[in-house]
Amino acid sequence: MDASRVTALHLLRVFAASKTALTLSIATGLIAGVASARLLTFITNALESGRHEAIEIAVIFFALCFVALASSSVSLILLSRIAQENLYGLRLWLSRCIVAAPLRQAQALGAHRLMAALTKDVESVVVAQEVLPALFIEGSKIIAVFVYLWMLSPPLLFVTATYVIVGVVGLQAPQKWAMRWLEQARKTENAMFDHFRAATEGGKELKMDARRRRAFLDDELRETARVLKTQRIKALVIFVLIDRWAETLFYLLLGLVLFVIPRFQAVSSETLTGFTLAILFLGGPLSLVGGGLPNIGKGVVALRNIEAMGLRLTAEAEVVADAPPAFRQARPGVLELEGVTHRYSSENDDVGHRLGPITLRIEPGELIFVTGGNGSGKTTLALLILGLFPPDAGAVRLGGTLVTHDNREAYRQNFSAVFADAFIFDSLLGYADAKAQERARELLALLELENKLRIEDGRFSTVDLSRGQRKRLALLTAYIEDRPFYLFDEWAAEQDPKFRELFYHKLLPELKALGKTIIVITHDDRYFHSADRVLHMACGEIEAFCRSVETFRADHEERLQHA
Ligand SMILES: Nc1ncnc2c1ncn2[C@@H]1O[C@H](COP(=O)(O)OP(=O)(O)OP(=O)(O)O)[C@@H](O)[C@H]1O
Repeated sequence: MDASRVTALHLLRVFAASKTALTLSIATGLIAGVASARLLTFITNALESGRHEAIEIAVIFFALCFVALASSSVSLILLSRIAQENLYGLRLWLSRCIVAAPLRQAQALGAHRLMAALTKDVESVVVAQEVLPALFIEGSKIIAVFVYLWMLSPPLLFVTATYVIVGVVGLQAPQKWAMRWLEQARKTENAMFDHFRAATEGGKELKMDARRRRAFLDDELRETARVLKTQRIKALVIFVLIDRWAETLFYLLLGLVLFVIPRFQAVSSETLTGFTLAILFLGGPLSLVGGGLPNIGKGVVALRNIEAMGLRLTAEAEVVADAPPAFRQARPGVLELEGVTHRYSSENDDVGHRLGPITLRIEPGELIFVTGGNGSGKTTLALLILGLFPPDAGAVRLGGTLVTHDNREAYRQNFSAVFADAFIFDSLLGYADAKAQERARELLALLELENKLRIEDGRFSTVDLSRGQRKRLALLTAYIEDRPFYLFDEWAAEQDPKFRELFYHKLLPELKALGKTIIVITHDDRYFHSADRVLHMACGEIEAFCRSVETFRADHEERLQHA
């Protein structure tokens, strides 16, 4: 579905859910507007009639003040609540879009853009929504004043209304111009977030080399910050000019009513006083509306960006329903890849990298090692096997069932994976039941992590660990999932010899004994003898076996004898 429709539907749902609050807020907002305008007529009448000393006039005046205050407060509070409800939904919706989006799309968008949308854009929408309720009240004041003007003199109102409409329409073009600069600035902000990411993640490298740091700060970051500054200044200058011009138009209107119109049409002095006071009264609401425009502008740009991002993310969003029973396998089935291909294409890379076509059959309970040079496509193959990348062509089958767009999420639930760049959550997330915690504690001991951290209420006491220890913790979480398939991407690369030995000679055989199918991406040729099969990848394809596992076993025997 179109993302803007998704967002619009979401907003409608929010408003529908808070229908009563919204109706009440509109009603109280209108009461506030009318009460304020009534105060104005009251002041005018009291001054004109000279009855301002009468006690009942004072009582009515203060009563009106109270009504205006109470009703505008109720209206503002209700609208603020609806706005916050709306934002709550927007944040959740965007986060869900990001998590549900195909990995390839999320990667193509880049972490910096996603972070910019989640923080910067959502924040801009917050500010705009905070301004909106006030604009609503001021808007109702303006309408009420126009009604009052109509009661005073319809021809004068006609002139005033025409003047205001022409003024507002005339300001549309510069407003669009300002919005274009805001949109440009928003795009530059993505680049700024990328620099912030480099500054935080590349902190060590930048500290180590003054020349690189200077180039980064002076050429890259400063230039982007300068462009951003210029674009925002341009937008804000246009908004200031619009605001000032609107105020000038407003004084010109006063001049028109006071000095020009009476020359052409007879107007009583009471009507002129009433009009003058009403137009002066309009100054407050109009300047508030004008002052709120930049924030509303930024909010609109942010919302458009969120919608566009949602559109890209949800275009191929996967079905994230629970796994259908056919795919909830206790034991692994045969896994088949048939002519599977994948091509990376990125904004900066016209050529892209092509993997496959790959045809591969993995039997239940097999222990397969995948090896090959850097960039040969091992991780890409793993992502295709795990269902994180859909194949561009060819088919993946599990137990004879074809993996499709609709069941890919369910298919993935058969795999436990530890990635080369494993992310460590600070809790057992979803596996915090007593049995899982007990198993986790046993594994902490086996992986020699029990002195480093504890598990309390499903949370790890710390995740500030060395890289090797973090990988062990990732292994622990994968074990707890207890799925029929296991995939390890260069798990042992950061382990000391003792843990490599433990991994290849104890953990993997134990998993195999449990009937699991295991795929291990590895460069550890010392341990190739323990696999059932070794696949060698080169240039995105599985090469014909250069050596059989038997030859690796013979090598191993020989090494043992020499030792
Ligand atoms: N996100 C990406 N966007 C574009 N191209 C990519 C991306 N990730 C990888 N590639 C390209 O795909 C090729 C295969 O990458 P892959 O990560 O699968 O290799 P690998 O065999 O796992 O390498 P290594 O042993 O270094 O981990 C690389 O040459 C790289 O150019």
